[in-house]
Formats: sequence, structure tokens, C-alpha cells
Amino acid sequence: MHEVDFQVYPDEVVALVGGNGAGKSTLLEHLNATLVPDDGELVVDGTPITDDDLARARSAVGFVFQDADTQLVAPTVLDDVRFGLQNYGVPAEEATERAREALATVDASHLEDRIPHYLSGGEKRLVGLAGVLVLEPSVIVLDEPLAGLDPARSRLVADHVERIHEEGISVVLSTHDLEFAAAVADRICVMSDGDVVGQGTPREVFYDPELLDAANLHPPSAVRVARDTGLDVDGRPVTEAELVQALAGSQSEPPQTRRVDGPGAD
Ligand SMILES: Nc1ncnc2c1ncn2[C@@H]1O[C@H](COP(=O)(O)OP(=O)(O)OP(=O)(O)O)[C@@H](O)[C@H]1O
Repeated sequence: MHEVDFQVYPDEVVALVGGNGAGKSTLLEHLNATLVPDDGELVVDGTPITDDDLARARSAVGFVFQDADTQLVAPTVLDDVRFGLQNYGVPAEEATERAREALATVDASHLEDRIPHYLSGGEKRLVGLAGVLVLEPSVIVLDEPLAGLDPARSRLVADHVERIHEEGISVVLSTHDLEFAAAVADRICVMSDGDVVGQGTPREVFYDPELLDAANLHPPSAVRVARDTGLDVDGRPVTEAELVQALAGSQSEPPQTRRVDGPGAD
């Protein structure tokens, strides 16, 4: 990383996008002081983090790792989710109650007695998320949250991101899935070669071909359809739902704007 200036504001979802090796995970791991900058500063909730104070960054910024196994350490799922709370000295009964609530939030209550090691990749990710949510962080970092998930579980993760956001927690995630980024993010940061090379709303970023080319990225399919088919689509849609809505809107235009050929034509 070099010369990176990156902020997360309250109540926003930020997606880091960029090719392999662009620096997404490295930047994310700085946010909760898993990595500490050689030069520069990490400020959490307005206060600079010092070497003696790393625990504060770790409790304020919850990190859900791409490889969930690194995060799951206890013999059962419930033990795992309450592990962090017990480390912070929360009494056992309260820790259990809060852990159960966090598991319910991610629809994983049914897993509470299971052995974390034997869960599927998607289940592990949900339990990792519960283990972070239970600590009530102000920011949650998700490194490649869709990696290895089937489409149904990917949708579930997208729903959870929205739900977490509605609870007033900021979310920073990295992803190679630009459709997902377009659907969940308020702000997209484009990374290339260890740097943030551009950022903006999904509409600004995904309709900026020069920025996307510079980072070797292809826009989401809705953007490609809207841009390349020559259809007169208003509003620069970035998701399929927005594209469908825009196309439906353009179909309700007056009939003279539609080309009508063939035998049935008047
Ligand atoms: N601890 C480290 N020391 C030195 N170089 C590192 C270290 N960790 C990562 N790198 C290098 O930094 C670069 C960025 O890696 P990073 O994992 O942040 O990329 P990424 O954007 O998350 O990539 P991907 O999409 O492939 O996961 C890579 O070239 C990687 O080899």
C-alpha cells in the first residue's frame, strides 16, 4: 500500500473492488489493526490508534475473514460466538443470551450445537458474522463475503449486509462480484496496484469506462446492456432490477417512439 487515504463514514456500505493483488485485503486488514501501517495513521471513532491500544480498533471494527476457519476456534458454534464476549469479561449467562440473539440475526440458530469445523463454507461465514455482530462494533469488515457461496447463500449475505446497515453499522467489504457491489454499496472504491485509484457512487464508477479499464474491471451486466444495446435507457441502471424498471419505463413511452415492422404493422 502507498499513499492510501481511506475513510469509512457512519451509516454507509463501501465496496472495495479491483483485480487480484490490487490490495483490497491488505487495506481491509489495516482497518481493525490486524496489520499496522509502517508509516501513517489509523483513526477509529476519531481517536488515533497506538501500539498500546490495538484492542480498541479490534472491538470497534469487527472483521469477518474470507477463510472462516481462521476465526472459528471453540468446540461448538454457540461457544464460538460467545467467546469474544467472555474475553471482554461479559458474565456467562449474558454472553450466552447475546450469542443466541446474534445467531438468530443471521438465521443460524439451528447451528448452535454444531462443531464449527464441520460446517459448510457458507455456514462458517454466517457463524463468523454472528461472532462479530455480538460484539456490537461500529464497523463490520467483510473480506470477499461471497467467495465459495452458492447463489442462494450469496443472496442471504446481501440481505444480511442490508440488515446490518439498517442497524446503523457501517460495512466495508471487498468483492470480485460487481453485481453484488452495485446492489449493496453506497460507495465503490476502485483499487489497483496498492492504491485507491477512484471512487464514487455505483452509478459514477460503473459508468466510468476509463476508471474501470485502469483497474482491469468489466462493468456489471446491467450497465453493459444499458450501454451497449443502444436501447434508450434512462437513469444509468447498475443492477438488473434497475435495468428492468428502466426498460419497463421506456416501453410505456408513446407508440410513435417504437419501431413497428412486419405483417402485423398498421
Ligand atoms: N504481508 C505481506 N507482505 C508483503 N506483501 C504482501 C503481504 N500480504 C499481501 N502482500 C502482497 O500485496 C499484494 C496485495 O495483496 P492483497 O491480498 O491485498 O490483494 P487483493 O486485492 O485482496 O487480491 P485478491 O483479489 O487476489 O484477494 C499482493 O501482491 C500480495 O502478494
